[in-house]
Amino acid sequence: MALPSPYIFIFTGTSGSGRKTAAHQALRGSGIVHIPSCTDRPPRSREHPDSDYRYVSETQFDLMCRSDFFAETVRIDRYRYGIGRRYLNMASESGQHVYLILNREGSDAIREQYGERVVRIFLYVDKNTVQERLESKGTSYEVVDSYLRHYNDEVTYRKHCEHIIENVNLKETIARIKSIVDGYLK
Ligand SMILES: Nc1ncnc2c1ncn2[C@@H]1O[C@H](COP(=O)(O)OP(=O)(O)OP(=O)(O)O)[C@@H](O)[C@H]1O
Ligand SMILES: Nc1nc2c(ncn2[C@@H]2O[C@H](COP(=O)(O)O)[C@@H](O)[C@H]2O)c(=O)[nH]1
Repeated sequence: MALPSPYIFIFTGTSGSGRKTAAHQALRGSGIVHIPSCTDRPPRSREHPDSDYRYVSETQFDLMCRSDFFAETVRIDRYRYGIGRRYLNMASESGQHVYLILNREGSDAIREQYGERVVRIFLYVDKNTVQERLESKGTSYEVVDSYLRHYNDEVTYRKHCEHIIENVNLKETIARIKSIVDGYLK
């Protein structure tokens, strides 16, 4: 596959399907850079500031909205999330491929703004698997409940995405992601 370039790869899909794990492992060392989202939710245990998210206060998030900092924002339950327009534009100008991890509204918004340079890779697993995986790693009831409530809405987005992967076996998922991405970069 040839141009358009540079690409914006978006990992979307059902929450808890393994998007972060699979995307980071597949693209480590690839030269494709992760742009973390900003959020006004507090960090959860085992999250890494500046790697998973840029954590900001509610007031900071308000100010950033008012100064048109974001290319897109979304509110999910109690918290807001957004991607800084500046990072996307800097990457575009320097020819840098990037990847983002977004829900369906964010994926649509970025696709609308950046067109065919945006490649959406949809990861999912069935609802029971989401619950089992999260409970086995001690995720709070509040988070598991939120992911399961949003599941049906999120899973229907797959028909809009360029690629769909059921993340049953992590090694196979990583290999699929690498192969998809390589197809765009060669
Ligand atoms: N194929 C797999 N098999 C078993 N466990 C997996 C697999 N892929 C990811 N996991 C585990 O599932 C859990 C959720 O993964 P991860 O946090 O990457 O999901 P996510 O979709 O990014 O979630 P979020 O919606 O919280 O951003 C993690 O504990 C991860 O190690
Ligand atoms: N539209 C956007 N969605 C985002 C962004 N950053 C993360 N997300 C999605 O939010 C939910 C909840 O995430 P959690 O880490 O609090 O469980 C999940 O689907 C993320 O992919 C963003 O900047 N824009």
